[in-house]
Formats: sequence, structure tokens, C-alpha cells
Amino acid sequence: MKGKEAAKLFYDNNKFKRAGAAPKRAQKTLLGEGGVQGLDGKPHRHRKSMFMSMMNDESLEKMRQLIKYEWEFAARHFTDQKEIILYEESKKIIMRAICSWAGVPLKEDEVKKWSDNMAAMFETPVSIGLEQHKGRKARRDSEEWIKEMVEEVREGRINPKENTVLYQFSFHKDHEGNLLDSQIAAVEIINILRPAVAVAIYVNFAALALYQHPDERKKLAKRDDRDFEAFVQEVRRFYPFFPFNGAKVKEDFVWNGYKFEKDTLTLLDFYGTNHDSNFWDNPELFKPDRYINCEEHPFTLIPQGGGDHHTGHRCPGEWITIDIMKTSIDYLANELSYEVPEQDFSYSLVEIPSLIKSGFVMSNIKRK
Ligand code: HEM
Repeated sequence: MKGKEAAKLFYDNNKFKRAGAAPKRAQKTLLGEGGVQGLDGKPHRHRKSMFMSMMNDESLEKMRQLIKYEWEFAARHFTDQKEIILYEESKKIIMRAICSWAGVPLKEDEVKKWSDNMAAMFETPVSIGLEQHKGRKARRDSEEWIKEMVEEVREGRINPKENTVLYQFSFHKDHEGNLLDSQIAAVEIINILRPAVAVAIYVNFAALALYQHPDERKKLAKRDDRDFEAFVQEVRRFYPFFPFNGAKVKEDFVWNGYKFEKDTLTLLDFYGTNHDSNFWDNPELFKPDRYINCEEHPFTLIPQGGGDHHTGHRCPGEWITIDIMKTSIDYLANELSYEVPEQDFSYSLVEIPSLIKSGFVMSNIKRK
């Protein structure tokens, strides 16, 4: 299904459930088992509140400062190198910032190892053979790493600050008042780290958009937050990322003449909804101006899901995603000068996730 009305239906908790909707292969790599994505009803709302409580103003401001600090640190090193692959560098920048924000200790010489592990989980969810094996190993290793950390926090052997993800998730009690199993707490902490690192994919698409739309890039020189917001929203709408999600029908019902039978897996086409010409004017054009003075789009701009963040499955990481993108775009548009050598900018509309083939190579980087 696609489009505004279909999205409203998909996010109706009386009609659809998530239990049993995710394929095993994705659970073994991308999602993990026992996490918030597969819960429904009260257990879901309760677990979701654990994520949402971390997304307050103070905490988001902290994340903005951390990502700026990490970009600044990385930018200094970019100027010593002949060229860099933006995708590889931004995964490390984000991993440092998100671990620091989440209270997860990460040694500098382990940044690459663990950011590669996070990436392997989202780069392989639909793959088979060796690639699938790589994703599964990354999940096993990462869960073991974080599970041990949760146990150490509980035993008082490491003491993260109270307002961090590591502390809050380690001591979170479920809707029946029990501590989460340490394995599940690990799955949920990874549900913060892994998708944050995946924002590197959007950073890459933003770099491509800046390169291919120099007039839009010029607008960002004024550093007006409204222009940054519009640019980010258009990158999230225009480029492919998480193409669809699935849910199962709760009880038989009929909608617009279509019969939905209990337990039928139903997919909502996120990319198709973001490009639906019934709603979007010239959806195949990259046009950030379309967001100036317009209202919110809870069921039409759904790159990270739609509906309500608290009661539904919409991504709780949207604010962090947008903030990481804004800071990264500011560095790419205003803080750095660089050349973009000839390379393969193509990306697929059928692979999950869709990555720019070259990873976006930048050379001769200087501070402005
Ligand atoms: C790279 C950018 C991101 C994309 C494209 C993305 C996309 C999505 C999508 C499509 C969903 C499912 C929505 C649904 O089924 O209704 C989702 C859920 C989720 N996302 Fe994100 N996300 C991103 C970043 C983040 C970040 C930065 C975090 C955490 C800091 C995060 C944490 C989560 C969690 C915990 C869920 C499960 C929510 C639930 O089931 O209630 N995501 N995301």
C-alpha cells in the first residue's frame, strides 16, 4: 500500500500488529530479537516511553554539541589526507558522538571496529551467504559487548551518568515492574547506536545533493535554520533508504473494497508515499522550497515511519537524525572547501540499504 490514506490505515493500532511481522533474516542482523519493533499494545507503549524519554530538549542539545565537536575533530585530520571517503568517515564521526551521548565507553582504537559492526547490521538485512553471515556475526558480537556492559552497570562496576541511555536502559523496568533481561537491554541500546551510525547514509546523500544542486548549497551560506530544515527534509524525502515496513492484520476487515484477512502481512511503501504524485508536486524534483511555510506531514513524509511517535512505531530517532544531518551539511557546505573527483555516484532503487557506489570521495580538503 502507499499514500496518505494507506499510511493512516497502517498506523491504526486497532487494525495492525507488529508481532511476527519482521522476517527472521532481519531479526538476526538489523533488528535483533525481543526489541521494541516487535511489541504491540501496552508493552510497546511502555518500552517506547523508555526511548522517548531520552529525546528531551536538554539531551538533544547535548547530542548537537557532541556531533559538532566530532566533526571539528575529524575535519582537522581531513586536511592532512589526499582524499577521504565520506561514508566511511561519517560512520566513525557519528559512532564517537552517539557512544559519548549514550554513555557507552568507547576507546579511540576501537571506533572503527564497532562502527563497522553497527554498519554490518544495517548493510546486510536482506543479503544471503557470506554477507548475511557478516551481519549475524556483527549482531552477536555487538550484543555480547553491550550485554556485558549492562551487567557491569547493574553491579556498579561502571557508573555512567544517570541521564544517559546506558544507565536508563540498564535500570528500566518493563510494564510488569521487572528489569529487562540484559540481552534485551543490549538489543535496545544497539537500537540507539546502530541507526545513528546509519545516518551516514543520509550524510552521503546530502553531500551528493549539495554537489548536484549548487543553487541550494548557496542558500545554506546564510545559515538560516529554516533553509537547513527544508534541505534535510528534502534529502529524507527524495533519496531511497528504508523502503517499506510490514505489519500483520489483527482481525479481518474491509478497506476501500479490499479484504484484509487476519494475519496477512501488509507492507507500507515508504518510498512510494514520499514520492506520491497525488500529494507531492513534481515528486521527482529535488526542491527544498516545498517545505517553506507548510504544515507537518505525519502520513505523507514518512522516511522514518509515520503517525505518532509515542503510541505507534514511528522512529524515535528522527530529531537526532535531523540534527546530525544539519551539522554535517554545515561542514560540507560552509566549513570546508574540497574537490569532488570523478566517481560513480549511482545508487540502486532495489537494494536495501541503497548506498552511493563510491561512498562519496572528497579530495584536497581545506578549512574555509
Ligand atoms: C538513518 C536514519 C534513520 C532511518 C532511515 C530510520 C528509519 C526508521 C524506520 C523506517 C522505522 C520503523 C517505523 C515504523 O515501522 O513505523 C524506525 C524505527 C525505529 N528507529 Fe529509526 N531510523 C533512523 C534513525 C534512527 C536513530 C538515530 C535512532 C535512535 C537514536 C532510531 C531508533 C529507532 C527505533 C528504536 C525504532 C523502533 C520504534 C518502534 O518500534 O516503536 N532510528 N526507524
